[in-house]
Amino acid sequence: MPNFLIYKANIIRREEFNVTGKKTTIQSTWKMNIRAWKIWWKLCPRFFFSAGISSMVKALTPYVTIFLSAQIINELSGNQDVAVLAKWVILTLTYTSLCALLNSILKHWLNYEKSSAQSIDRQVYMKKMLDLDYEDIERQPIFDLYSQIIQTKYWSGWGIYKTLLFFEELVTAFFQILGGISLSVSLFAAKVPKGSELEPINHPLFAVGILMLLLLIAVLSPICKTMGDKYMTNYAKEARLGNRFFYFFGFMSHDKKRAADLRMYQQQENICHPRMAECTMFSAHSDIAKSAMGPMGLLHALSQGMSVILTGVVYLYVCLKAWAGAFGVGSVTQYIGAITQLFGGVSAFLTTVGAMQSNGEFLVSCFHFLDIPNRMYQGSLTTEKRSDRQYEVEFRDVSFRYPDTEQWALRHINLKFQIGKRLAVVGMNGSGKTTFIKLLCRLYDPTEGQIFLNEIDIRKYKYDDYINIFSVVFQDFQLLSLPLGENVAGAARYDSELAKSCLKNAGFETRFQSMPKGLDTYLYKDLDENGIQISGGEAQKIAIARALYKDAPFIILDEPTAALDPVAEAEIYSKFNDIVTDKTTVYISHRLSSCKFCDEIAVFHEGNVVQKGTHEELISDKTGKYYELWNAQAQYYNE
Ligand SMILES: Nc1ncnc2c1ncn2[C@@H]1O[C@H](COP(=O)(O)OP(=O)(O)OP(=O)(O)O)[C@@H](O)[C@H]1O
Repeated sequence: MPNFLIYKANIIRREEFNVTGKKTTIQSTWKMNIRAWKIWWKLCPRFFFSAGISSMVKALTPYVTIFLSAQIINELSGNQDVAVLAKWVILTLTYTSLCALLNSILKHWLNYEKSSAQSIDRQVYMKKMLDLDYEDIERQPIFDLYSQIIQTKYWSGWGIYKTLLFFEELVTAFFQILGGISLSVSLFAAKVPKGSELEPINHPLFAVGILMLLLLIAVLSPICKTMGDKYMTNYAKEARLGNRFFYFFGFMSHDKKRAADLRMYQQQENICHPRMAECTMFSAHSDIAKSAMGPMGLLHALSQGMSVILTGVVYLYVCLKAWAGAFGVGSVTQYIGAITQLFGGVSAFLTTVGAMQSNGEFLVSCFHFLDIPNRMYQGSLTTEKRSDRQYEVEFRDVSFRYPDTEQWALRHINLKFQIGKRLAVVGMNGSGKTTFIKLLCRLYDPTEGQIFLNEIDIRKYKYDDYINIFSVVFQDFQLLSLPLGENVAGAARYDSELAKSCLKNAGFETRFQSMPKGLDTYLYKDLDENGIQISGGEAQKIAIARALYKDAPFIILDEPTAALDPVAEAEIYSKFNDIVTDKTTVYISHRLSSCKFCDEIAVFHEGNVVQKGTHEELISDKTGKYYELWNAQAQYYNE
């Protein structure tokens, strides 16, 4: 099987979790639209006023023009009274200019509200992402669902935002129908004079027949359009794969981090081009292109054709009545205009209802995502604010499995942190060290067992309160493309002196002195062309400074010196006591010699804590894991 197909198969298997494609009933579609409108009403109520007013004015404007034009023609073909004619002409001109002005003001207002709503739309998802439990962010089905929502939004505009456009379209159609009815009712009441050879068309059944015919055409046209659009909607699922594919391979060359690999391994030529060539999803031979040339194009053409037929029937009926003497020539303009608008409104209404039905599938995904519950228990206790930093944390028989996995990452961990002491966590790759830290910081809850803070289960504390007692430097920490000071403080306003002293303690002083703008220097160039590029080690020092600035009772450093040069590393160790002061410290490192100064060392192996003690105690056990690791490293350094 070609590689590309394997990739496709993987994605499709993941679609088991995909809710797109689930059939929605008319009732459930309306319920979802109403729910979406309620959300929008809370977020941007002004949109509804602007859409309501501008749609009404936009829909009714043509009718008044139709009515006024009819009066002018009637006068021209009738009495030809100059004063009356002048009155209608002036009224028409004044009305047309005022309407043009009003419509343009209202359109401007509506566009403004629409663009505000568009940015709010993004914020709704952003807020949900931030509110999700951490473990859910890492879950592939949830990531798939989210990326599908975003891609569909950009691919075809479907989703929650679309419901606002439906509201606008429905209001427009409603007033269009209302205006049409009021101007065309008299058409059906107007009688052909007795004795005319066309007198049979006065029969009420004839009017009913014409009405039915017009209604049928007005209904068929949107049905054809909706059926045609369905091809596009169905293709959205496949397009999701195509979009991911194009985004990944198409934008690889835009990624600065990949620039070196791309060149060294000629990835653009060897990987991107062949992959892109394999993907025919958006080419002229794609399914969507074929259906555009075939059934989709045919259905859209039929829909257009129906509109033409509708206009033809209207002309025929109105002209027949006028020819037989039922009304004057001015009324011909009025009736043709009004009826065409009226049934245009009916078609527009049904087209919108059809589009709402198609959008229903995507709303299911949107609400499915927005309704993901927070399963992590949120306690209500506040953590004591203790100046003596007497926070005692204990793991009691804690075991943990990552969501959707069978393998235990941690098993039966019993560990008590001694207040103000330094605990080193060592072990081979994959032994569970980072997982242990993630549980400590409550990014995950234990699958079994409990973690206690001052003898109370950590789940009973308010989440934000609890995580505030930790300063962490994760292995994969991220800095922001913002000024250095803001990065250290994690806030836009901060104590400059404290930020400088933290940078100094983290070994960043020499580099800091070479920065003319000091704390105001932007990191990286994403937001400021004068931003500085920093090395991996420099970034690590800034991340340590950030942890120090937070000044939490616990400081956790996951491989804190991995990217530091020997001088910087020695500098950090020499003043480690000054850096961590009386904080309880957890220190993860692969470099065992750097753990010697810790009060206790916990050795992790295959998810278990297999040894605990000081360096001297552990090294004296020649059968232990620590001795084995120490020797392996010492041997390596001695060679
Ligand atoms: N998000 C995750 N989902 C599923 N399994 C995971 C996840 N993160 C880690 N694991 C698995 O859990 C185990 C422990 O990983 P962990 O990252 O805690 O190890 P570690 O000791 O910190 O390793 P290293 O020294 O390489 O950083 C590993 O088998 C890893 O594959």
